Amino acid sequence: MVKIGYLGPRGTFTKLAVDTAFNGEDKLAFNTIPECIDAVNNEEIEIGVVPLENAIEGTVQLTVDYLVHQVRLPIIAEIVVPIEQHLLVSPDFNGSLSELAEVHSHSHAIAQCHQYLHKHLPEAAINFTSSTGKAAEVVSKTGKKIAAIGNKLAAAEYGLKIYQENIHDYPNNHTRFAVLAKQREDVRIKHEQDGEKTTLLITLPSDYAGALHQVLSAFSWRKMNLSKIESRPMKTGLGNYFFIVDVNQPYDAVLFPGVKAELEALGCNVTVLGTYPVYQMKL
Ligand SMILES: O=C(O)C(=O)Cc1ccccc1
Repeated sequence: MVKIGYLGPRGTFTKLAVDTAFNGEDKLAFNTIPECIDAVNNEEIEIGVVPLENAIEGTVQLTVDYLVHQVRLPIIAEIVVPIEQHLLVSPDFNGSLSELAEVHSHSHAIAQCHQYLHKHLPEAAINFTSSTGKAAEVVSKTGKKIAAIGNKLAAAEYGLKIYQENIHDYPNNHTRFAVLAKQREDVRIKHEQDGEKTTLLITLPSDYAGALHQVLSAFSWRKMNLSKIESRPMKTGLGNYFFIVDVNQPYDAVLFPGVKAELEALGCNVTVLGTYPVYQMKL
């Protein structure tokens, strides 16, 4: 049976994404995103699912940086999941909000609820955990006057009470999850796909006037639509960046080699991080 790893433990959003996209397979929780990616690379598991980008907080830098700088694994599919953040407390907590001394959660979940925390829990200490599921586990184990931010699955898995529903600051909150695998055939998602994308990694030769404009024009005159462009530090010094570009179409044997050749003539380096179907999930 195909083994699927995810950012765990129980009750994470990544587990929700895995449960909606896959059925029946052997599902294994990992404590961190790098551990999950390493397990695919070491072939302990066939598939790894990790968070990539959130509609409110943006890119999950740990995932992108680990994939770019440490372990290059292809993105085989993208799963988009609606995200609802709830304030979870131990079942015997009946106090008021002001009695909650600590709020635990993943940095992305905290960021999605900044305004709520600022307004309603200004005195609470923020504790960052490796995932929202981990935060729910902490609350269930200590049972003190502390809260976690997480989903309904976490509330059910750890026997917590939902003190306040939907505390994320903006509606229409979604997260994109990357499905990583060495063998495309191992990934079988039984849903209708909603389009296809190709993610490219582009490094510029040096900083000169109009460099990025020249890069973008290679896509523009071919009428290739980009859905995202983001710069990230090369980690070699201030001012050195690479670009991650999402193109709204699958890799093909004409347009993409054309872009690559044109950009290489400018001195750029172009790598395909993945070409993959997108699945929009409803929970
Ligand atoms: O911590 C989790 O539950 C995750 O899966 C990462 C995450 C955190 C916040 C929103 C979406 C995904």
